[in-house]
Order: sequence, then structure tokens, then C-alpha cells
Amino acid sequence: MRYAPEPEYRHGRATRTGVLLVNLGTPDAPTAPAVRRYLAQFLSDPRVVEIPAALWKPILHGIILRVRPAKSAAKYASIWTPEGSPLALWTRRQAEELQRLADAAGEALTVRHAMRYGQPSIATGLDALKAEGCERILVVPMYPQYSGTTTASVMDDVHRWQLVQRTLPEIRWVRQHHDEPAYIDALAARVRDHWAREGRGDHLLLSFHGVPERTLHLGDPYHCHCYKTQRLLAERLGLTADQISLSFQSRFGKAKWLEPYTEPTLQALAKKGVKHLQVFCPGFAADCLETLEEIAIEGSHVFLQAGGQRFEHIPCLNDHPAWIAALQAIVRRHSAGWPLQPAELPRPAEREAQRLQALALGAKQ
Ligand SMILES: C=CC1=C(C)c2cc3[nH]c(cc4nc(cc5[nH]c(cc1n2)c(C)c5CCC(=O)O)C(CCC(=O)O)=C4C)c(C)c3C=C
Ligand SMILES: [Fe+2]
Ligand SMILES: [Fe+2]
Repeated sequence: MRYAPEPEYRHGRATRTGVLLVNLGTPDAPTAPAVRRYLAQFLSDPRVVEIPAALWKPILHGIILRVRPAKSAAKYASIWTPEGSPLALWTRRQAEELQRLADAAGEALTVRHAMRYGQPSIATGLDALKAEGCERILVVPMYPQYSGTTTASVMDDVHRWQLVQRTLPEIRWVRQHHDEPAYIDALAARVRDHWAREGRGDHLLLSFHGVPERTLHLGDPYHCHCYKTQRLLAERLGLTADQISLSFQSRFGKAKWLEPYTEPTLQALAKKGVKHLQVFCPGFAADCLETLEEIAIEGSHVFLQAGGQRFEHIPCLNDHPAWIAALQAIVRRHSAGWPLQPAELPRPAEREAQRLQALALGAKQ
């Protein structure tokens, strides 16, 4: 059959609005086989690697998936928690906390989380929301800065799910939130919290995930979004141009990626005389391998080796209350016009009228 079976349909039940928070995904375990499964799905996505499949598949299966899983698994092992991968646990917690805020406000929202690669899948999340009576669903890719490599891929997967639905919910999505005031406020609150505990460093470096440079020339707005986030955050924190800068991390492969790269930037800052460096990753909604291993562990080594004296990684937004409140604001704005209150029950006066009508009908028979 072409279409997935519809959930049991109940007449007259209250409909709800669903929210699906979607992040990238992460392996199930810090082991080479689990990382291989994850990377095979991730790196086969043509949105992520824009090399013709005939050229890319032999490289992916012949080289990358033989070598990288063991190396990456060792890195994952260094940041793994008793509750699993940090990215998985923070994303789950973000959905739980947003649900709690909606419940407290009396809003008929059902919040779930999903992962673009690995589990829980986007299809599982959408199936569950539909089965819970959500006739309207807001998809929130947890990427503040839009990129074809990430945000668009989430929507590809949502569209694949839609192709096999007989009854479609109304779907909206948050394309980007890199300049949303509530997001900038949450970033500023996170940095100020850190300053209150550790003091203010000599310099604040914002490290964003990189993408191949050619995507910029082909029209991807990611690079501009990162710079705008930096400008707005600097304004909100009252930092001048020499107190804050931006770099791009996590380069993959041989091609040129967006510059400046994070690693040489860390060395250059130390050489320039920055003693106390604080690094913050506003492009990651949750701490993950790229922030906890690449920045907090490796980045720290690089900076100290180059002559720096003190290095701190400022945690990502994770479950910071200002960020959950920002998510609530983003959801409210994007669901404007959708009923967020539970479907209204008949009011007493209407019920009385119905009772009288029923009596009158009965008397006529
Ligand atoms: C191969 C190209 C890659 C592109 C393009 C890319 C873009 C991109 N990624 C994120 C966010 C995350 N990436 C993470 C891990 C990760 N990224 C790549 C490759 C590309 N990313 C790889 C191969 C990996 C896996 C780890 C490794 O083997 O090095 C993560 C962390 C996942 C976790 O489990 O913790 C995140 C988050 C963004 C935002 C982005 C484009 C803007
Ligand atoms: Fe990545
Ligand atoms: Fe990395």
C-alpha cells in the first residue's frame, strides 16, 4: 500500500498543536559499529556531501567508513555520559522543559524531539504527534543559522514522511532564528552567567560549525547568519570589535571550508597576547562532540600550547531557562493563528439550550 495506515480516528476529540524539535543526531553508543551506522546515514545525505554519488560512494564506503568510525568512537567515549550522548540527552531535556512551560501556561501543545540521523527519527516523531491528535505541527530545526546542509535536510525528511500520509496535518517550520531577539538574549544570559562565575576573559571567541566555502558562493546564507549572530550578541554584551571574534570549526575533507578556521585562530589569539580566552558556540543548541571534545578538550590544548594561560568553554544553551523561554517565544510566534488553547467545551448556557431542545424533540414524538 502506498499510504501509511491512519491512526484511529475519533470524532469530536480535541485537536492539539504539535511541536517537533529536530537536531542532527548522534550514535547510539561510543563504539566503532554504532558510529559507522550513524556516519553511513549522515554522510550519504546529498545535502551534507555535494559530490556526485558515483564518485562519493566508493570513497565513503572504501575509505571513510573503514577509518573514521574507530577514531570518532574514541572521541565520543571521552564525552559520553551515563545518560548517553550529550546531544541526545540535551535535546530530550529541551523538549521536556518546553512541554513543562506550555503545560504551565495552559497551552494545548505536545512537544517531542527527533533526530535527522539515528533515533528517534523524524518519521517516528511525526507519527506519534499525529496519533496524539495533532492536526497542526510546527517543525523546529535546532539550527539557529540556516544552512542547506542541515536545515534543508530536516525538511527533506519531513517531506518524505508527508509523501506517505493520506491525511496531512497542517505543517509549518522555523527556517532560522539566528537574529531572533529571544535567542540573542538567551546567548547573552549564558555568557553573563559564565562571567559571573569565572570572571570576564580577555577575549570571547565564537566558534561555529564550518561548511564548504563553495556553498557560500552558491548562495547559502549560513555565513551571513553567523556574522549577524555575532554582531547582535556583541551589541547585547557591549563588546567592541577587538573583544569578540568568530571562527569556523569541524572542517571535513580536503576542500576549502569557511575561514577563519578555529584551530589557527586559537593559536593566533595566544600569539597576539590573549591570556584568558573564553570560547562559546552559539550555532549549537546543545553541547555535543563538536563542543565538548573539539573545543573544550582539543581547543584548550591548542590554546595553552600556543602560550595562552587560561581557557574556558562556555556551555551551549542546553536547558538554560532563558533558552527554553526563547523556544516558547519562537513557537508562539510561528504558530500565530493556530489555537493554542484546548478546544473549547460547550459552555453551560449552550448545554442548557441543547437539553431544552432535546426535551422539546422528545415531547413531539
Ligand atoms: C561532511 C560534512 C559536514 C557538514 C557539511 C556538516 C555541517 C554541519 N554539522 C553541524 C552540526 C553537527 N555536526 C556534528 C558532527 C559531525 N559533522 C560532520 C560532518 C559535517 N557537518 C561529521 C562527520 C560529524 C560526526 C563526528 C565526526 O566523526 O567527526 C555534530 C555533533 C554530533 C554528536 O553526536 O555530538 C553536530 C551538532 C552543523 C550545525 C552544520 C552546518 C552548519
Ligand atoms: Fe557537522
Ligand atoms: Fe569534529
